[in-house]
Amino acid sequence: QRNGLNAVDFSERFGNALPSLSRPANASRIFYSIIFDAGSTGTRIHVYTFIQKEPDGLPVLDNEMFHSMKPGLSAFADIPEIAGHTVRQLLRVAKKTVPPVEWKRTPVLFRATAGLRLLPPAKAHTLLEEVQDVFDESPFYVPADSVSIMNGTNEGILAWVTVNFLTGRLHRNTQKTVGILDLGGGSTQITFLPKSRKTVESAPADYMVRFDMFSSTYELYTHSYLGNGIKAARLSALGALGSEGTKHTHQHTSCLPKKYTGEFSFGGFSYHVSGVTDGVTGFKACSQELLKVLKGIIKQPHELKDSSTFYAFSYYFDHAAEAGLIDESRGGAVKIRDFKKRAKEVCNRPSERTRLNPFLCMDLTYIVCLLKDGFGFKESTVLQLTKKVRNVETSWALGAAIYHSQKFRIH
Ligand SMILES: Nc1ccn([C@@H]2O[C@H](COP(=O)(O)OP(=O)(O)O)[C@@H](O)[C@H]2O)c(=O)n1
Repeated sequence: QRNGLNAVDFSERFGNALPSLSRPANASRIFYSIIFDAGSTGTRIHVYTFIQKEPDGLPVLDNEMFHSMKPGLSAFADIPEIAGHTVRQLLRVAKKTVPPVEWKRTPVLFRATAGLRLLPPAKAHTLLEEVQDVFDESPFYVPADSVSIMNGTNEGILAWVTVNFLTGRLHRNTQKTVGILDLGGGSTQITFLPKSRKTVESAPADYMVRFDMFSSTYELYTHSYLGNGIKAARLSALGALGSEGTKHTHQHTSCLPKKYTGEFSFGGFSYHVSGVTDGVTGFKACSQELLKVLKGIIKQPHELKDSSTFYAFSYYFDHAAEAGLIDESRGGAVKIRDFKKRAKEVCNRPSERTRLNPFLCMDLTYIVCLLKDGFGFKESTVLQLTKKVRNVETSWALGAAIYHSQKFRIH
Protein backbone atom coordinates (compact mmCIF):
# COMPACT_ATOMS: atom_id res chain seq x y z
CA GLN A 1 0.00 0.00 0.00
CA ARG A 2 1.16 3.55 -0.75
CA ASN A 3 -0.25 6.90 0.23
CA GLY A 4 -3.15 5.20 1.92
CA LEU A 5 -4.34 3.87 -1.42
CA ASN A 6 -5.16 0.27 -1.88
CA ALA A 7 -3.14 -2.04 -3.99
CA VAL A 8 -5.01 -3.83 -6.72
CA ASP A 9 -4.80 -7.53 -6.32
CA PHE A 10 -4.25 -8.51 -9.90
CA SER A 11 -3.92 -12.05 -8.67
CA GLU A 12 -4.85 -13.19 -12.10
CA ARG A 13 -1.32 -12.22 -13.11
CA PHE A 14 -0.20 -14.35 -15.96
CA GLY A 15 2.64 -16.81 -15.90
CA ASN A 16 5.92 -16.41 -17.66
CA ALA A 17 6.46 -14.53 -20.85
CA LEU A 18 5.18 -16.22 -23.95
CA PRO A 19 7.56 -18.35 -25.94
CA SER A 20 8.68 -16.03 -28.72
CA LEU A 21 8.85 -16.89 -32.37
CA SER A 22 11.83 -15.65 -34.32
CA ARG A 23 10.93 -12.68 -36.48
CA PRO A 24 12.77 -9.89 -38.21
CA ALA A 25 13.78 -6.97 -35.99
CA ASN A 26 11.51 -3.89 -36.10
CA ALA A 27 8.70 -5.75 -37.80
CA SER A 28 5.18 -5.13 -36.54
CA ARG A 29 4.10 -8.15 -34.66
CA ILE A 30 0.61 -9.65 -34.72
CA PHE A 31 -0.58 -11.43 -31.62
CA TYR A 32 -3.86 -12.88 -30.40
CA SER A 33 -5.59 -13.05 -27.05
CA ILE A 34 -8.56 -15.21 -26.04
CA ILE A 35 -10.73 -14.03 -23.14
CA PHE A 36 -13.77 -15.83 -21.72
CA ASP A 37 -16.26 -13.67 -19.84
CA ALA A 38 -18.34 -15.96 -17.63
CA GLY A 39 -21.10 -13.58 -16.55
CA SER A 40 -24.17 -14.26 -14.46
CA THR A 41 -26.45 -14.24 -17.51
CA GLY A 42 -24.20 -15.68 -20.22
CA THR A 43 -20.74 -16.92 -21.22
CA ARG A 44 -18.87 -15.06 -23.95
CA ILE A 45 -15.64 -15.50 -25.86
CA HIS A 46 -13.63 -12.59 -27.24
CA VAL A 47 -10.77 -13.33 -29.62
CA TYR A 48 -8.65 -10.23 -30.16
CA THR A 49 -6.09 -9.66 -32.89
CA PHE A 50 -3.54 -7.02 -31.95
CA ILE A 51 -0.69 -5.41 -33.83
CA GLN A 52 2.30 -4.38 -31.76
CA LYS A 53 4.01 -1.58 -33.65
CA GLU A 54 6.49 -0.43 -31.01
CA PRO A 55 7.85 -2.86 -28.43
CA ASP A 56 6.73 -0.83 -25.38
CA GLY A 57 3.81 1.07 -26.84
CA LEU A 58 0.12 0.40 -26.78
CA PRO A 59 -0.90 -2.36 -29.12
CA VAL A 60 -3.34 -1.54 -31.90
CA LEU A 61 -6.52 -3.59 -31.88
CA ASP A 62 -7.03 -4.98 -35.34
CA ASN A 63 -10.06 -7.18 -34.85
CA GLU A 64 -12.42 -8.79 -32.35
CA MET A 65 -14.34 -12.02 -32.84
CA PHE A 66 -17.17 -12.33 -30.36
CA HIS A 67 -19.63 -15.06 -29.56
CA SER A 68 -21.94 -15.61 -26.60
CA MET A 69 -24.08 -18.36 -25.12
CA LYS A 70 -26.88 -18.28 -22.56
CA PRO A 71 -27.51 -18.98 -19.72
CA GLY A 72 -24.52 -18.23 -17.50
CA LEU A 73 -22.44 -21.08 -16.09
CA SER A 74 -23.99 -20.80 -12.61
CA ALA A 75 -27.13 -22.34 -14.13
CA PHE A 76 -25.03 -25.52 -14.49
CA ALA A 77 -23.87 -25.61 -10.87
CA ASP A 78 -25.27 -29.13 -10.51
CA ILE A 79 -24.35 -30.32 -14.00
CA PRO A 80 -20.77 -29.06 -14.44
CA GLU A 81 -20.19 -31.17 -17.60
CA ILE A 82 -22.51 -28.75 -19.41
CA ALA A 83 -20.27 -25.86 -18.36
CA GLY A 84 -17.33 -27.70 -19.92
CA HIS A 85 -19.36 -28.32 -23.04
CA THR A 86 -20.22 -24.60 -23.33
CA VAL A 87 -16.58 -23.59 -23.11
CA ARG A 88 -15.53 -26.30 -25.60
CA GLN A 89 -18.09 -25.02 -28.10
CA LEU A 90 -16.95 -21.43 -27.70
CA LEU A 91 -13.31 -22.46 -28.15
CA ARG A 92 -14.22 -23.46 -31.70
CA VAL A 93 -14.53 -19.74 -32.47
CA ALA A 94 -10.95 -19.28 -31.30
CA LYS A 95 -9.72 -22.15 -33.47
CA LYS A 96 -11.37 -20.62 -36.51
CA THR A 97 -9.95 -17.17 -35.81
CA VAL A 98 -6.38 -17.78 -34.67
CA PRO A 99 -4.08 -19.35 -37.31
CA PRO A 100 -2.95 -22.83 -36.14
CA VAL A 101 0.71 -21.77 -36.16
CA GLU A 102 -0.12 -19.21 -33.43
CA TRP A 103 -2.20 -21.51 -31.19
CA LYS A 104 0.50 -22.57 -28.78
CA ARG A 105 1.61 -19.02 -28.06
CA THR A 106 -1.89 -17.54 -27.84
CA PRO A 107 -3.01 -17.27 -24.21
CA VAL A 108 -6.48 -18.31 -23.18
CA LEU A 109 -7.98 -16.74 -20.08
CA PHE A 110 -11.26 -17.38 -18.29
CA ARG A 111 -12.71 -14.97 -15.73
CA ALA A 112 -16.03 -15.43 -13.97
CA THR A 113 -17.95 -12.51 -12.47
CA ALA A 114 -21.05 -12.19 -10.28
CA GLY A 115 -22.72 -15.50 -11.21
CA LEU A 116 -19.92 -17.59 -9.73
CA ARG A 117 -19.23 -15.13 -6.91
CA LEU A 118 -22.80 -15.70 -5.74
CA LEU A 119 -22.56 -19.52 -5.82
CA PRO A 120 -21.50 -21.62 -2.83
CA PRO A 121 -17.66 -21.81 -3.18
CA ALA A 122 -17.56 -25.61 -3.63
CA LYS A 123 -19.97 -25.45 -6.58
CA ALA A 124 -18.07 -22.57 -8.17
CA HIS A 125 -14.82 -24.50 -7.73
CA THR A 126 -16.22 -27.58 -9.49
CA LEU A 127 -17.27 -25.43 -12.45
CA LEU A 128 -13.81 -23.86 -12.63
CA GLU A 129 -12.18 -27.30 -12.59
CA GLU A 130 -14.35 -28.37 -15.48
CA VAL A 131 -13.25 -25.31 -17.47
CA GLN A 132 -9.60 -25.93 -16.55
CA ASP A 133 -9.86 -29.49 -17.93
CA VAL A 134 -11.20 -28.16 -21.23
CA PHE A 135 -8.39 -25.60 -21.43
CA ASP A 136 -5.74 -28.21 -20.61
CA GLU A 137 -6.93 -30.30 -23.55
CA SER A 138 -6.92 -27.28 -25.87
CA PRO A 139 -4.03 -26.40 -28.19
CA PHE A 140 -3.70 -22.89 -26.76
CA TYR A 141 -1.24 -21.47 -24.24
CA VAL A 142 -2.75 -21.94 -20.75
CA PRO A 143 -0.89 -19.64 -18.31
CA ALA A 144 -0.83 -20.31 -14.58
CA ASP A 145 -4.07 -19.05 -13.01
CA SER A 146 -5.76 -19.03 -16.38
CA VAL A 147 -9.16 -19.92 -14.90
CA SER A 148 -10.58 -18.03 -11.94
CA ILE A 149 -13.25 -15.80 -10.44
CA MET A 150 -12.25 -12.19 -10.94
CA ASN A 151 -12.68 -9.75 -8.10
CA GLY A 152 -14.96 -6.75 -8.53
CA THR A 153 -12.14 -4.20 -8.39
CA ASN A 154 -10.41 -5.72 -11.38
CA GLU A 155 -13.73 -5.99 -13.22
CA GLY A 156 -14.29 -2.25 -12.76
CA ILE A 157 -10.76 -1.20 -13.67
CA LEU A 158 -10.51 -3.40 -16.75
CA ALA A 159 -13.83 -2.09 -18.14
CA TRP A 160 -12.49 1.44 -17.60
CA VAL A 161 -9.33 0.47 -19.51
CA THR A 162 -11.48 -0.91 -22.36
CA VAL A 163 -13.57 2.21 -22.82
CA ASN A 164 -10.68 4.64 -22.51
CA PHE A 165 -8.58 2.53 -24.90
CA LEU A 166 -11.37 2.28 -27.49
CA THR A 167 -12.10 6.00 -27.36
CA GLY A 168 -8.43 6.83 -27.85
CA ARG A 169 -7.91 8.26 -24.38
CA LEU A 170 -5.05 5.98 -23.39
CA HIS A 171 -3.11 6.76 -26.54
CA ARG A 172 -2.42 10.30 -25.48
CA ASN A 173 -0.57 11.00 -22.32
CA THR A 174 -3.58 12.66 -20.80
CA GLN A 175 -5.62 12.45 -17.65
CA LYS A 176 -8.75 13.25 -19.64
CA THR A 177 -10.55 9.98 -19.28
CA VAL A 178 -14.18 8.92 -19.03
CA GLY A 179 -15.93 7.00 -16.27
CA ILE A 180 -17.81 3.74 -16.74
CA LEU A 181 -21.06 2.35 -15.42
CA ASP A 182 -21.63 -1.36 -15.91
CA LEU A 183 -24.90 -3.04 -14.88
CA GLY A 184 -24.80 -6.83 -14.94
CA GLY A 185 -27.29 -9.39 -13.76
CA GLY A 186 -25.57 -10.03 -10.42
CA SER A 187 -23.35 -7.00 -9.82
CA THR A 188 -22.89 -3.40 -10.88
CA GLN A 189 -19.65 -1.43 -11.25
CA ILE A 190 -18.72 2.26 -11.19
CA THR A 191 -15.19 3.39 -12.08
CA PHE A 192 -13.84 6.88 -12.78
CA LEU A 193 -10.82 9.09 -12.35
CA PRO A 194 -11.72 11.60 -9.63
CA LYS A 195 -11.04 15.25 -10.34
CA SER A 196 -11.64 16.52 -6.85
CA ARG A 197 -9.47 15.84 -3.85
CA LYS A 198 -12.62 15.60 -1.74
CA THR A 199 -13.81 12.56 -3.66
CA VAL A 200 -10.53 10.80 -2.96
CA GLU A 201 -10.51 11.80 0.71
CA SER A 202 -14.11 10.84 1.39
CA ALA A 203 -14.02 7.53 -0.51
CA PRO A 204 -13.83 4.31 1.51
CA ALA A 205 -10.17 3.21 1.45
CA ASP A 206 -10.77 0.12 -0.65
CA TYR A 207 -12.61 2.12 -3.35
CA MET A 208 -9.44 3.99 -4.37
CA VAL A 209 -6.98 2.12 -6.52
CA ARG A 210 -3.74 3.38 -7.98
CA PHE A 211 -1.91 1.92 -10.93
CA ASP A 212 0.55 2.76 -13.68
CA MET A 213 -0.15 2.09 -17.28
CA PHE A 214 1.75 3.15 -20.37
CA SER A 215 3.78 5.74 -18.46
CA SER A 216 0.78 7.32 -16.75
CA THR A 217 -0.33 6.84 -13.17
CA TYR A 218 -4.04 6.71 -12.45
CA GLU A 219 -5.85 6.88 -9.15
CA LEU A 220 -9.25 5.43 -9.81
CA TYR A 221 -12.41 5.34 -7.79
CA THR A 222 -13.91 1.90 -8.38
CA HIS A 223 -16.37 -0.43 -6.76
CA SER A 224 -18.43 -3.46 -7.68
CA TYR A 225 -21.67 -3.93 -5.75
CA LEU A 226 -22.43 -7.63 -5.55
CA GLY A 227 -26.15 -8.36 -5.37
CA ASN A 228 -27.04 -5.03 -7.00
CA GLY A 229 -27.04 -6.26 -10.58
CA ILE A 230 -30.47 -5.85 -12.13
CA LYS A 231 -31.60 -9.47 -11.79
CA ALA A 232 -30.26 -9.90 -8.26
CA ALA A 233 -31.99 -6.61 -7.35
CA ARG A 234 -35.29 -7.96 -8.70
CA LEU A 235 -34.93 -10.89 -6.35
CA SER A 236 -34.06 -8.72 -3.34
CA ALA A 237 -36.99 -6.43 -4.02
CA LEU A 238 -39.28 -9.42 -4.26
CA GLY A 239 -37.86 -10.86 -1.08
CA ALA A 240 -36.94 -13.95 -3.08
CA LEU A 241 -33.18 -13.94 -2.45
CA GLY A 242 -32.40 -17.12 -0.59
CA SER A 243 -35.57 -18.85 -1.80
CA GLU A 244 -33.73 -20.57 -4.67
CA GLY A 245 -35.07 -24.00 -5.32
CA THR A 246 -38.23 -23.49 -3.26
CA LYS A 247 -40.66 -24.32 -6.01
CA HIS A 248 -43.83 -22.82 -4.66
CA THR A 249 -42.75 -19.39 -3.56
CA HIS A 250 -44.70 -16.77 -5.39
CA GLN A 251 -43.92 -13.08 -5.05
CA HIS A 252 -45.95 -9.96 -5.72
CA THR A 253 -44.69 -6.56 -6.76
CA SER A 254 -46.15 -3.15 -7.55
CA CYS A 255 -43.63 -2.99 -10.42
CA LEU A 256 -45.63 -5.46 -12.54
CA PRO A 257 -49.05 -4.91 -14.13
CA LYS A 258 -51.86 -5.83 -11.72
CA LYS A 259 -53.11 -8.84 -13.61
CA TYR A 260 -49.72 -10.14 -14.67
CA THR A 261 -48.57 -13.58 -13.59
CA GLY A 262 -45.39 -15.07 -14.95
CA GLU A 263 -41.88 -16.10 -14.16
CA PHE A 264 -38.28 -15.23 -14.83
CA SER A 265 -35.07 -17.16 -14.37
CA PHE A 266 -31.70 -16.23 -13.00
CA GLY A 267 -28.76 -18.40 -11.99
CA GLY A 268 -30.56 -21.61 -12.93
CA PHE A 269 -33.71 -20.97 -10.88
CA SER A 270 -37.16 -19.84 -11.93
CA TYR A 271 -39.16 -17.38 -9.88
CA HIS A 272 -42.94 -16.98 -10.02
CA VAL A 273 -44.11 -13.40 -9.82
CA SER A 274 -47.36 -11.44 -10.13
CA GLY A 275 -48.63 -7.91 -9.87
CA VAL A 276 -50.41 -6.78 -6.72
CA THR A 277 -54.11 -7.35 -7.22
CA ASP A 278 -55.41 -5.01 -4.54
CA GLY A 279 -52.67 -2.45 -4.05
CA VAL A 280 -51.05 0.49 -5.78
CA THR A 281 -48.93 -0.03 -8.89
CA GLY A 282 -46.90 2.41 -10.94
CA PHE A 283 -43.61 4.27 -10.84
CA LYS A 284 -43.88 5.71 -7.35
CA ALA A 285 -44.87 2.49 -5.60
CA CYS A 286 -42.31 0.56 -7.63
CA SER A 287 -39.46 2.94 -6.79
CA GLN A 288 -40.30 2.69 -3.11
CA GLU A 289 -39.93 -1.08 -3.33
CA LEU A 290 -36.63 -0.83 -5.17
CA LEU A 291 -35.15 1.87 -2.96
CA LYS A 292 -35.24 -0.57 -0.07
CA VAL A 293 -32.74 -2.73 -1.98
CA LEU A 294 -30.28 0.17 -2.33
CA LYS A 295 -30.71 1.79 1.05
CA GLY A 296 -27.45 2.18 2.92
CA ILE A 297 -25.51 0.13 0.37
CA ILE A 298 -24.51 2.37 -2.52
CA LYS A 299 -21.93 5.04 -1.67
CA GLN A 300 -22.22 8.46 -3.25
CA PRO A 301 -18.89 9.72 -4.56
CA HIS A 302 -18.39 13.34 -3.58
CA GLU A 303 -18.16 14.61 -7.14
CA LEU A 304 -20.50 13.39 -9.78
CA LYS A 305 -20.61 16.67 -11.61
CA ASP A 306 -22.66 17.33 -14.71
CA SER A 307 -19.51 17.84 -16.70
CA SER A 308 -18.09 14.41 -16.06
CA THR A 309 -18.62 11.94 -18.85
CA PHE A 310 -19.73 8.41 -18.15
CA TYR A 311 -20.11 5.58 -20.60
CA ALA A 312 -22.85 3.18 -19.57
CA PHE A 313 -23.28 -0.25 -21.08
CA SER A 314 -24.61 -3.80 -20.45
CA TYR A 315 -28.16 -3.63 -19.00
CA TYR A 316 -28.15 0.19 -19.02
CA PHE A 317 -27.83 -0.08 -22.78
CA ASP A 318 -30.18 -3.03 -23.27
CA HIS A 319 -33.06 -1.47 -21.34
CA ALA A 320 -32.58 1.98 -22.86
CA ALA A 321 -32.85 0.33 -26.28
CA GLU A 322 -35.86 -1.73 -25.21
CA ALA A 323 -37.57 1.45 -23.97
CA GLY A 324 -36.87 3.23 -27.27
CA LEU A 325 -34.56 5.82 -25.66
CA ILE A 326 -31.71 4.96 -28.03
CA ASP A 327 -31.26 3.25 -31.35
CA GLU A 328 -30.20 -0.35 -30.75
CA SER A 329 -27.40 -0.25 -33.30
CA ARG A 330 -26.04 3.25 -32.72
CA GLY A 331 -26.56 3.84 -28.99
CA GLY A 332 -26.56 7.49 -27.95
CA ALA A 333 -26.60 10.10 -25.22
CA VAL A 334 -29.38 9.91 -22.64
CA LYS A 335 -30.01 12.13 -19.63
CA ILE A 336 -30.94 10.48 -16.36
CA ARG A 337 -34.03 12.68 -16.50
CA ASP A 338 -35.00 10.91 -19.77
CA PHE A 339 -34.70 7.51 -18.10
CA LYS A 340 -37.00 8.76 -15.34
CA LYS A 341 -39.57 10.22 -17.72
CA ARG A 342 -39.67 7.01 -19.73
CA ALA A 343 -39.87 4.85 -16.57
CA LYS A 344 -42.94 6.86 -15.49
CA GLU A 345 -44.58 6.41 -18.88
CA VAL A 346 -43.86 2.69 -18.99
CA CYS A 347 -45.07 2.14 -15.42
CA ASN A 348 -48.08 4.42 -15.40
CA ARG A 349 -49.60 4.25 -18.88
CA PRO A 350 -51.77 1.17 -19.37
CA SER A 351 -51.20 1.27 -23.14
CA GLU A 352 -47.40 1.10 -22.66
CA ARG A 353 -47.67 -1.60 -20.04
CA THR A 354 -49.51 -3.97 -22.33
CA ARG A 355 -47.35 -3.20 -25.38
CA LEU A 356 -43.95 -3.68 -23.73
CA ASN A 357 -42.13 -6.37 -21.74
CA PRO A 358 -43.98 -6.53 -18.38
CA PHE A 359 -40.65 -6.26 -16.51
CA LEU A 360 -39.56 -3.08 -18.26
CA CYS A 361 -41.22 -0.82 -15.66
CA MET A 362 -39.27 -2.54 -12.90
CA ASP A 363 -35.96 -2.51 -14.77
CA LEU A 364 -36.14 1.15 -15.84
CA THR A 365 -37.23 2.19 -12.35
CA TYR A 366 -34.29 0.29 -10.88
CA ILE A 367 -31.89 2.08 -13.24
CA VAL A 368 -33.30 5.47 -12.18
CA CYS A 369 -33.13 4.60 -8.47
CA LEU A 370 -29.60 3.23 -8.77
CA LEU A 371 -28.26 6.24 -10.65
CA LYS A 372 -30.07 9.00 -8.72
CA ASP A 373 -30.68 7.72 -5.23
CA GLY A 374 -27.83 5.21 -5.25
CA PHE A 375 -24.81 6.90 -6.84
CA GLY A 376 -26.25 10.41 -6.45
CA PHE A 377 -26.07 11.52 -10.10
CA LYS A 378 -28.01 14.64 -11.01
CA GLU A 379 -30.98 14.28 -13.33
CA SER A 380 -29.20 16.48 -15.86
CA THR A 381 -26.23 14.08 -16.15
CA VAL A 382 -25.80 12.75 -19.67
CA LEU A 383 -24.77 9.13 -20.10
CA GLN A 384 -23.18 7.80 -23.29
CA LEU A 385 -24.93 4.51 -23.88
CA THR A 386 -22.69 2.22 -25.84
CA LYS A 387 -22.71 -1.44 -26.74
CA LYS A 388 -19.75 -1.26 -29.09
CA VAL A 389 -17.07 1.30 -29.86
CA ARG A 390 -15.62 0.98 -33.36
CA ASN A 391 -17.36 -2.40 -33.63
CA VAL A 392 -15.73 -3.75 -30.48
CA GLU A 393 -17.73 -4.87 -27.42
CA THR A 394 -17.52 -2.55 -24.42
CA SER A 395 -16.66 -5.11 -21.77
CA TRP A 396 -13.86 -5.61 -19.24
CA ALA A 397 -12.57 -8.42 -21.51
CA LEU A 398 -10.57 -6.10 -23.80
CA GLY A 399 -8.99 -4.43 -20.76
CA ALA A 400 -7.95 -7.89 -19.55
CA ALA A 401 -6.36 -8.66 -22.93
CA ILE A 402 -4.47 -5.35 -22.92
CA TYR A 403 -3.40 -5.82 -19.33
CA HIS A 404 -2.05 -9.21 -20.16
CA SER A 405 -0.25 -8.06 -23.26
CA GLN A 406 1.45 -5.15 -21.56
CA LYS A 407 1.59 -6.43 -18.00
CA PHE A 408 1.17 -2.88 -16.78
CA ARG A 409 2.59 -2.44 -13.38
CA ILE A 410 0.18 -2.43 -10.45
CA HIS A 411 1.26 -1.02 -7.11
N1 LIG B 1 -19.78 -8.57 -24.14
C1 LIG B 1 -20.88 -8.31 -23.44
C2 LIG B 1 -21.04 -8.81 -22.14
C3 LIG B 1 -22.21 -8.53 -21.45
N2 LIG B 1 -23.16 -7.79 -22.01
C4 LIG B 1 -24.40 -7.48 -21.31
O1 LIG B 1 -24.18 -7.46 -19.90
C5 LIG B 1 -25.37 -7.83 -19.22
C6 LIG B 1 -25.17 -8.97 -18.25
O2 LIG B 1 -23.95 -8.98 -17.66
P1 LIG B 1 -23.38 -10.28 -16.96
O3 LIG B 1 -24.15 -11.50 -17.34
O4 LIG B 1 -21.93 -10.31 -17.31
O5 LIG B 1 -23.64 -10.02 -15.45
P2 LIG B 1 -22.61 -9.94 -14.22
O6 LIG B 1 -21.97 -11.29 -14.09
O7 LIG B 1 -21.61 -8.87 -14.55
O8 LIG B 1 -23.48 -9.55 -13.08
C7 LIG B 1 -26.34 -8.21 -20.31
O9 LIG B 1 -27.12 -7.09 -20.60
C8 LIG B 1 -25.47 -8.51 -21.49
O10 LIG B 1 -26.17 -8.36 -22.70
C9 LIG B 1 -22.97 -7.29 -23.28
O11 LIG B 1 -23.83 -6.58 -23.79
N3 LIG B 1 -21.83 -7.55 -23.98
